[in-house]
Amino acid sequence: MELLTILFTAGVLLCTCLGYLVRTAYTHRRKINELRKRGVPMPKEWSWVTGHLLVLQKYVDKIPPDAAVAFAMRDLSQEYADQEIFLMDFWPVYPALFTVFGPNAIEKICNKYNLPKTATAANSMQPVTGGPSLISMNGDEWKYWRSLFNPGFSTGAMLNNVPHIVDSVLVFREKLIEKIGKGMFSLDEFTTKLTMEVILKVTLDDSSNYQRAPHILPTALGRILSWHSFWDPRILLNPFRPFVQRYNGQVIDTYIKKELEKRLLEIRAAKSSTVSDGQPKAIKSVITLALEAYLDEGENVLDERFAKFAASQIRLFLFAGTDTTASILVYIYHMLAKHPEWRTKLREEHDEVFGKRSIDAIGLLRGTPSLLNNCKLTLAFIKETLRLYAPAGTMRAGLPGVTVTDLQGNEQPMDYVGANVLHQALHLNPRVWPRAHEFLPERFLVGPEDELHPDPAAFRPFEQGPRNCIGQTLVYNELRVAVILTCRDLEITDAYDDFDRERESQLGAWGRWKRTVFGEPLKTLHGDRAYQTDSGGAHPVDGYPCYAKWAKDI
Ligand code: HEM
Repeated sequence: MELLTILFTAGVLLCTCLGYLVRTAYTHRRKINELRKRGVPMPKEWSWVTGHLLVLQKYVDKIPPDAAVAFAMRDLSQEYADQEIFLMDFWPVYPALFTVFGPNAIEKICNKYNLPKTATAANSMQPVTGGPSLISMNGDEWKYWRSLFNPGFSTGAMLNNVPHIVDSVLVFREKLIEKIGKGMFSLDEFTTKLTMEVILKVTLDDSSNYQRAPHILPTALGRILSWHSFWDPRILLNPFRPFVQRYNGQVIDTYIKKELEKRLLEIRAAKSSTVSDGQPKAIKSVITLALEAYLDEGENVLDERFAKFAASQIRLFLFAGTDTTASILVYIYHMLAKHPEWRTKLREEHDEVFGKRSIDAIGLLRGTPSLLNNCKLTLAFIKETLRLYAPAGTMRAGLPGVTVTDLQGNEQPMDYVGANVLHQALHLNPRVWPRAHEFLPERFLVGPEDELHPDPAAFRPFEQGPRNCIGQTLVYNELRVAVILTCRDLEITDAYDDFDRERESQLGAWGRWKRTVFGEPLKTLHGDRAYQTDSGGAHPVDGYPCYAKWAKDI
């Protein structure tokens, strides 16, 4: 009798869950079907059961298996060049979203309406940041934290940090020199360590020496990230994942809290000391400036809630600031190797601004960081690399009554669906970027009379509007310093051919069998072997194996 009751209860529960699932699925698909009937642009192979999931698969099959899915979306976008907007229904894997890749529509979403961040983005960032952070917050909460951190990332504060960046880039340079004649290495590993060392210094004033020695924060963050995915169910459903991530999150939070307490004591000591010790004013880290602003609100002690929220922001800075910048720096070397005529132009520019001897640039950059602004060709080169290899986009939620205009002038309703702003497609949109597939840094140097002159709304690697990237000045400074201190006398060339040969020779029986049955997997994305993957900030595939050598002409 008891067994019957248990079975009956379990059956009722199961039916309730199934009923709920079917009802939710039906309600969602019905709404998409209504939009479909109203003529909203979307792939016609939509299904009540799988939405558009199988549509994307067709495009995913045409790119290497580990390439970022955004490239499959970019290829699909070309079918909607007349609208520059189309709807994809990935539910239940992902919310249904408009993919948007026209500058005017994006301006409306990000600048005019500044639509809120999606709950999906907040949930997927939670394990990384440990709580709400700038990237996912909305409304007044976001405004408060953004204004607290803005001074720390201001142009002035970032120029003050150039000497720190120079120190870290010099270590990076030394490490490259050590690799000359020593065989293949992963450039991505080197750039990731560089950018982490910089962000630790700039945000926490932590002289970590991370390029040469392990450090507790990146180690714990790395463990969280190795158990993290934005979509992969094999990782998301692993029962150990929450425990590993929570433990490492606590390690990071404890460390940051101690740092906050130390900075608070330093600020108090500086405030109470009326006598100047004659020392030059110390460069203030992002967290010191944020703490000062917090104390200016009349606070006197480190409130637990403030400490917890501040730790989440710092965790975001470490995450957002490292991978993206590291990946772009790799692609800058990739472009330098592919475009020797530009490498020569950049070298000439650096000779002109800093003198012929590379070593002189070190002192000049430390003493007069604003000299960076005289390197116009270098900046144009970086911008063109960011256009072709943009590592991030943005996702926004829809709101009742909001519409977005497609290229034909039709208003597409955003009551129910949000938007995925696809930079990879926007930056190659041939309507707004003449000769879109070519690497032409001169686009960023010519005036409006030239057809290459870009529409300012079309270049958005850091997004635009109120929610633009807080770290972009830091990025431009860091990348410029790295190029200036390495490109005149060092050259990096990719080693994918040797890497592939080595991997081929190590292929076991299982690997060979898979090859025979399934064929050789694709190795290039539209001809580029160094394509971007979905890991972190779109890291280059296989870590960009490469060789370093002295430049020929020194
Ligand atoms: C090449 C490097 C980088 C690129 C391409 C990049 C790109 C972006 C993009 C596209 C956004 C908007 C994201 C969205 O709306 O969801 C963003 C936001 C953000 N980025 Fe970056 N980023 C880079 C480096 C950095 C660095 C070094 C930091 C430093 C700490 C940083 C911190 C942030 C933060 C905090 C936000 C959220 C801003 C807000 O909503 O108020 N990023 N970034």
